[in-house]
Amino acid sequence: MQSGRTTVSKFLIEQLHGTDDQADLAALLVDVTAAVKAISAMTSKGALGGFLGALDTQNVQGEVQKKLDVLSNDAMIQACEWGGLVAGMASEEMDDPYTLPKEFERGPYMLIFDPLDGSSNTDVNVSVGTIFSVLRHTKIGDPTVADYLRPGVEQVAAGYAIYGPATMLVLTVGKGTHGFTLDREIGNFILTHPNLQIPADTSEFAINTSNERFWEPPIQRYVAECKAGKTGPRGRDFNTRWIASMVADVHRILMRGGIFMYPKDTKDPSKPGRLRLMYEANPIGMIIEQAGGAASTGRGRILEVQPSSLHQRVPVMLGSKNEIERLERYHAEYDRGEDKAFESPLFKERSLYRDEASR
Ligand SMILES: O=P(O)(O)OC[C@H]1O[C@](O)(COP(=O)(O)O)[C@@H](O)[C@@H]1O
Ligand SMILES: [Mg+2]
Ligand SMILES: [Mg+2]
Repeated sequence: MQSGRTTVSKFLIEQLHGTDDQADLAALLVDVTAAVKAISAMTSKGALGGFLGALDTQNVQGEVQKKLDVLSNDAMIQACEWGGLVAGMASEEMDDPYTLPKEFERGPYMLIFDPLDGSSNTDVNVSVGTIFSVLRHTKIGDPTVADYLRPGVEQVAAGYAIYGPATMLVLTVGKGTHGFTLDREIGNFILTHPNLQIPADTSEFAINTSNERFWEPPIQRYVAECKAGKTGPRGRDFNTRWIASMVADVHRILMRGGIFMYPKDTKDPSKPGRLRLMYEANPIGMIIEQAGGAASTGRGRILEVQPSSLHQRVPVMLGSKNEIERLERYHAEYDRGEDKAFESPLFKERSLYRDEASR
């Protein structure tokens, strides 16, 4: 290895030195990197690997599983089940938590993951990722579903991998957010982006605007004001991006600021949002907060939501702090009946909420 380069394992040992988690947590995260390298190898082969396309199966949320969803799930389990570091694992792709085979030693952590985030993008060769969250398991015996239902503030580590032009790993053990790049020639992650910081202000937002008519008024107000640009109440132009891989949208925000929103909507009233709390919103929320950003449901901090089920969904707004605070203020004003935005000429005269066809 070239001198002066910090590998992820060396970095973790240094960060965790003197803590209760010293050796075990670093070892578990190194196991996660082994899975990430395997998933990176599969995704980068594209059509040549024979891994693209859908299966006949659905996951617990009724979503059609891609071959790569299942293979990535298997890669995470195989890399992390035998090392004596986890007590159990839970994933987007498994209805119930995974119980380790009898012969494997149980460890002090529970690992929860979205093995392939944005998997609809695999067939079109757009960046996807893996998201993971680590909680402590303090009880005797294999964890039950109830044991997994811990709020995000209790995470001891969280992170994601992004499979883009370069494969990167971004993680936190509660001491800042740090980025590593996979050096394929040596097969190791090297620290390339220490102490990532999200600027507090931004003029870039990410949201799936096809859902606009289903949003709550505070989100409609925020987006309409951004779209009005220089001529609206914000007095400056905004830019939009939507990759449809949360990991890729979040990665951009960590690199240059911005906000990401997947609010609750009325499209399917049975779902309080699109994204899942335990393996999407919580780990990404911790990463964002550790980089100086904010992560909110619009009505409170994501990391303080008490989970009620493993695959629970939650509204998500995260990124540059001042914009997230503004969104929380718009929600509070709306909930108190004080939101006068809809009486403003911006909405009455310009009808920013109406689609083109109805004008
Ligand atoms: O289909 P939409 O509305 O663009 O949703 C995209 C969102 O869904 C997700 O793909 C959900 O992740 P999965 O692929 O793990 O189900 C997010 O990554 C992304 O932000
Ligand atoms: Mg996902
Ligand atoms: Mg997924």
